[in-house]
Amino acid sequence: MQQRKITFIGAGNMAQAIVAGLVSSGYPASLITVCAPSEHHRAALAARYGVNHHGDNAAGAHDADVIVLAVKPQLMAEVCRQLAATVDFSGKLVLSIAAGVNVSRFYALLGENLAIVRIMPNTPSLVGKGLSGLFAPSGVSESDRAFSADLMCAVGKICWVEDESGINGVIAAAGSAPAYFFLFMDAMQQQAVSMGFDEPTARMMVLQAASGAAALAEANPDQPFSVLRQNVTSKGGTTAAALQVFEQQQLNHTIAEAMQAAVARAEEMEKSF
Ligand SMILES: NC(=O)C1=CN([C@@H]2O[C@H](COP(=O)(O)OP(=O)(O)OC[C@H]3O[C@@H](n4cnc5c(N)ncnc54)[C@H](O)[C@@H]3O)[C@@H](O)[C@H]2O)C=CC1
Ligand SMILES: O=C(O)[C@@H]1CCC=N1
Repeated sequence: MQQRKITFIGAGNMAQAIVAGLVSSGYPASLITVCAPSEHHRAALAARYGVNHHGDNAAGAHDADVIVLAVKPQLMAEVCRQLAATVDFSGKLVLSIAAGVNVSRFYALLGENLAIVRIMPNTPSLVGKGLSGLFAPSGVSESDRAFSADLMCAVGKICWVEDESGINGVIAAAGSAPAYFFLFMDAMQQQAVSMGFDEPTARMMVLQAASGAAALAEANPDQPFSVLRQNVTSKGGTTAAALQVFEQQQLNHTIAEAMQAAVARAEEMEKSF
């Protein structure tokens, strides 16, 4: 992978996940800078991963080759305006990981000739198990595309989307998705505790079932999830009884509605931020 100076603007959950994955995959920490107003946030990251840190975004971004915009969407316009006032973006690659902020918005904020790639990662990047969707507008060079892909491959798997709207699909299917699984796992743990297990045992059972199911699916790439599900489901047995409840409660419909709500919110954010 090309080695470029990378500056993260924002030092929160997602910046940390990417920095952690990068450093543990061997990317030189000395080439990474994190910027955030909170001394506590950025110093914690610097101490943990050996990266540089700065309280002033523009100063931190000044000599960067790559600027990763990792602040909340509602702060993005203000942060970009401040950067644009002093930083020359020509020759720099900008990567935005924000939900709901379009490339056209970045052109308006940072200049029409901007080299920008939108990336939608997720928090499992922290442990090298991320999934990132990437979108590059037509003017972005092969070298910048390759760098963006390599960067996110360092923390998980990637997929490119042809149209920018595809990023919102990635949000629904992967960016927000760890939270869906945690919701499910939390509910299962609570029920296992209600059935008499102590919390650590309940957590271990749920976690092992979840990671075991994911590992089984990974080990059998040709088997649809529905077949793997059938393999657990004895006719007239316990799994069938449980699945019948999910079906009666129209779980599939609920999941579809939830994912559509994530897309709708991203579209709404595109109009607001
Ligand atoms: N958390 C997630 O699972 C995912 C988040 N994202 C996107 O990543 C972005 C960041 O989200 P999180 O890391 O979850 O948020 P967060 O709240 O954990 O982190 C935001 C960071 O921005 C910093 N910050 C605040 N004002 C700033 C300023 N003026 N200049 C520089 N830094 C400033 C904060 O100190 C904090 O370190 C968002 O745009 C979100 O849409 C994308 C995919 C997944
Ligand atoms: O909840 C959010 O808006 C961000 C984007 C995907 C995951 N977290």
